[in-house]
Amino acid sequence: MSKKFSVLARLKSFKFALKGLWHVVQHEHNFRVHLFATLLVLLLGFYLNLSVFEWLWIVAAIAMVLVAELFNSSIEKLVDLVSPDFNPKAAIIKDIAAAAVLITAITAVVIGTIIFYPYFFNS
Ligand SMILES: Nc1ncnc2c1ncn2[C@@H]1O[C@H](COP(=O)(O)OP(=O)(O)OP(=O)(O)O)[C@@H](O)[C@H]1O
Repeated sequence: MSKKFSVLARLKSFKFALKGLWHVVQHEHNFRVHLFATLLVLLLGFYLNLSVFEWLWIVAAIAMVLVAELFNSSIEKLVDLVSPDFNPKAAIIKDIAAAAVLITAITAVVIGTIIFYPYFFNS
């Protein structure tokens, strides 16, 4: 039987999610780099007064990279738990997760270039 809905339990889930986020902020250097890049992009966006449409793309790109980084960190932790010793399968699992982050980061750079380029190089 399914459990009864509880607002308190939902709030607890939210607290756990924030705890996970804070852990990654504290311990994952790559995540901090992405957060710093996010801050710069947001500041530039406000400075250039982007349109709503442009903001939608920027926000989606930022979320895509941060979410990929969170999944990557989570997969790394899981691999370290189940395979603390060297294992070629562990290596490829981590490499694939890292590749996912790379793809999202490249896509975000492309989106950012398409949006910001005209503000700097079109007359
Ligand atoms: N248990 C393991 N067995 C085999 N290879 C591993 C293992 N753990 C990590 N590696 C290899 O080392 C790479 C980096 O692993 P690590 O867990 O340090 O990732 P990382 O956290 O991305 O590094 P960073 O600390 O810079 O974020 C992996 O992509 C993988 O190729």
